Amino acid sequence: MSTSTLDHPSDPLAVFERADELRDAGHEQIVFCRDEPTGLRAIIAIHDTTLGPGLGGTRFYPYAHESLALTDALRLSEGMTYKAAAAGMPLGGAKAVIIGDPATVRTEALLEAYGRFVESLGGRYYTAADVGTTSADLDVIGRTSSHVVGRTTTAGGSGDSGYATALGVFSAMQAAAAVSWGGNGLADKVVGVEGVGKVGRHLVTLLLAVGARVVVSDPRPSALDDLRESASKVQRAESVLAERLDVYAPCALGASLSATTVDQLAATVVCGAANNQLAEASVARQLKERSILWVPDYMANAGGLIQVGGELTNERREDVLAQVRRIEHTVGEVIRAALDQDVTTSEAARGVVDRRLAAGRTA
Ligand SMILES: NC(=O)c1ccc[n+]([C@@H]2O[C@H](COP(=O)([O-])OP(=O)(O)OC[C@H]3O[C@@H](n4cnc5c(N)ncnc54)[C@H](O)[C@@H]3O)[C@@H](O)[C@H]2O)c1
Repeated sequence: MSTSTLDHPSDPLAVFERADELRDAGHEQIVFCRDEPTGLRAIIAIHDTTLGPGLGGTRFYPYAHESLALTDALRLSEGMTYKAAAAGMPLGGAKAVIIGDPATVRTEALLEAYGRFVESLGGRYYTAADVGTTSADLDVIGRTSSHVVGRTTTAGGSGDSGYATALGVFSAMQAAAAVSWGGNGLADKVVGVEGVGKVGRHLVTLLLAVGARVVVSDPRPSALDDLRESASKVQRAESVLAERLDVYAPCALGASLSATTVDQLAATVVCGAANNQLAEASVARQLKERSILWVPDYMANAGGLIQVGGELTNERREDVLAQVRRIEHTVGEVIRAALDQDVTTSEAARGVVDRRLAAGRTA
């Protein structure tokens, strides 16, 4: 008899073997969603709703197996709790993943079925866009759920959050630059932007406007075309990580900061949009030991959350962008706390988050 579906790791989910991990992650609720007619398989992870309803995007991704999808949902939803708390938003942390390649399995029926699961949570979870989903997908999900933000502006949403996220990263980078180089900030500094997609391309424009020298890398053949008039003003590299930089801005996928890459990194500041930039938590200490100032990802990239969260309270666009710019102040405080207390920026940021969550629990 074959035991391939019983023995970990060949068991694709092995959820009982992961019971300790699930308990340690401290999630409030994990929902496994399956809809046979449409082939939907999704996981919604609600991490913490102390400060408000859980809000986080839906990632649509061809995970090699379901266990990886669960790991992603757990990590990303926990990160959303920290992001909302650090940004001072009245929101909790949650995230969802749909398993499959959106290019081949995305149908309107599947998205509508997913929306019914979101709706069944009664507002404990609000969804938004993430890797593999767009505002147009959210319009479809919005047919079966009212707990959707980030729909197209035509459908009444605030649309793509790439610019707000880039403005937040830029504001965070200015705070780090002020500490590192004083008055002139980012002028004449070499900034390596890894990934010029929906966020990176706006970040490039903001950087060029303050006189930074920008190097970009992106394996996508049309990436430079997307930069439009900025394209002629940037230098292209195979990998910005291998360049001599003042600032490294990871704006592609997570986990680009590992023991190996940090060992070789030639930069004074790291500040970018990618979620979960540290391959392991210990890398935060390694960055500090190498005197590289790392802006915690969930602080730098909160602009998108501020935009879509603002839909729930009907914020005006200018007020949303003003709040995004305040990331500069929050990040500056965390950097100064880290320096004063001789701790990593990761530890200093966690201090802010833990204090806000503790205050929420006693309120
Ligand atoms: N869009 C938002 O509002 C938002 C908010 C918070 C966090 N983020 C995070 O920021 C990152 C970028 O988001 P996005 O919306 O711009 O995504 P995107 O998919 O539009 O762009 C990512 C870009 O990175 C490129 N890329 C992939 N692998 C690369 C590599 N190894 N080196 C260089 N480039 C590479 C891709 O070709 C693509 O152009 C993601 O990690 C996302 O989770 C985005």
